[in-house]
Amino acid sequence: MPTEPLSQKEIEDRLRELPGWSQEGDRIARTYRLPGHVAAAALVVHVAAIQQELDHHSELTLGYDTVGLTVNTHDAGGAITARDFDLAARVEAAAPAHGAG
Ligand SMILES: C[C@H](O)[C@H](O)[C@H]1CNC2=NC(N)=NC(=O)C2=N1
Repeated sequence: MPTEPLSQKEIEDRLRELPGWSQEGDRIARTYRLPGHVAAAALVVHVAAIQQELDHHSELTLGYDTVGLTVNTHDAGGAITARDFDLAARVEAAAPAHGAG
């Protein structure tokens, strides 16, 4: 998977395909609200498995009933790359089964 930094236009174009995700500085970010704390923790474990599979890791934050992710690509000097969006898309696909909103 390429790790070339995406242009600001490419980032904005890709974010339009990922409702709920936004750019926060040099990262993309999303917060999911879950039906409760254990459901939120279960999503964290699922995201961790996806991250291991992709070998691409976000900063994951577990709240009372929320899961926050922020991510960029270390191998690209902390730039936003296609790998970040691949991870975001995989998490978007996984989150609804956990009751995430
Ligand atoms: C050695 C290992 O494959 C690399 O360090 C992987 C691990 N997870 C990663 N995660 C993120 N966010 N960016 C990376 O560049 C990255 N690289």
